[in-house]
Amino acid sequence: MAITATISVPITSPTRRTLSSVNFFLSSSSSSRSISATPQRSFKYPNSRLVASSMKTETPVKSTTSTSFLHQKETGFLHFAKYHGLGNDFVLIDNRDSSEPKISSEKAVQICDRNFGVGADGVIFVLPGINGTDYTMRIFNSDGSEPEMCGNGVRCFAKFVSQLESLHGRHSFTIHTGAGLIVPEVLEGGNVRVDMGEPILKASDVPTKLSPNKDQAVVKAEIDVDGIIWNVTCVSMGNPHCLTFSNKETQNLVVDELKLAEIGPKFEHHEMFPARTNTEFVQVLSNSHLKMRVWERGAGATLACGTGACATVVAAVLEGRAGRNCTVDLPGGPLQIEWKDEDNHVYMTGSADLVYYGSLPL
Ligand SMILES: N[C@@H](CCC[C@H](N)C(=O)O)C(=O)O
Repeated sequence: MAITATISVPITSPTRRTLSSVNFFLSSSSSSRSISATPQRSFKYPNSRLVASSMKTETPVKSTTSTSFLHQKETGFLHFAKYHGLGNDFVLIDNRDSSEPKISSEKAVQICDRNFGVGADGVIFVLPGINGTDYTMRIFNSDGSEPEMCGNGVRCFAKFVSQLESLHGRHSFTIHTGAGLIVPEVLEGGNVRVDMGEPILKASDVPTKLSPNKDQAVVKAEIDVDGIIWNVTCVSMGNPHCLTFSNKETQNLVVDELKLAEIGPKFEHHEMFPARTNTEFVQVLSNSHLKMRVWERGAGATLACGTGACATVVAAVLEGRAGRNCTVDLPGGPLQIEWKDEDNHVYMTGSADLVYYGSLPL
């Protein structure tokens, strides 16, 4: 199905401007061009993941800068912002006026199509908060399935909300997700630090059918994937992750050598993962430096995965391969991940950037 889009591209400045119906422009220059570019829900909200915010918040500064594009209400169009977190890209929709997503999962699949749509790894909705939170986040993967959480997506969500609410300086808010309460903090300079809550290790909650150890966790367990025995650790950050550092043939994976598109889907749909799984292939560079490639449930090979990077550090600690504070290099760039001993929470810090604003006919 054809989708016509109107987009507005900020290059060096996030200044918003109103668009005409067919033109988009580069906000850092006077150039102007026209373009024409031609989803199941089954999660619960485990209370165990409701976390208390421990973050200090400075009073955010409200800007008087025009946000006219973001506040466009022209009917018949879906106004959106395209963001990415290290190349993991999303269409963000201001859905604060309704508790149901403005578009269906089927429409999200069309929008995510990289040839016939906008092109994205997922569509994210900023909904009114529930259970006392400031906002609710929901997301459709590019295949239309609805995951519980998205780490890169929540950083993009935080930056988008900052723009919608014209907030500047250091600030923080609370977000209700399918993985419980998530607390991002936008830092001076624009990076976002997120309290991702506690990892879930109990096998039946990940969920995985692999045999757990005496602590109910799956750590360095063996799994046969298409005739190769892999050693895996399973972690949920609200969504399921299977982490591997080695297989019977290779004790330390060299992740650039992997045929991700061949092996990724075999993990994703393996019978040991009843809710499918995200899979992270990890190479240890040092005690505080890991390199990871990901095959995402519902989205395939992506350039980065925030929940995956968090799960990677948890698995590395559980397997005794790295310390609790690591840089995780992803194809799209690095994330700083800390699994804190004090509160058992995982903290993720990284970038999130606006690419452009756009409008689609509904
Ligand atoms: N890219 C995301 C994870 C998105 C959800 C995932 N595909 C799933 O189905 O669990 C991240 O940055 O965490």
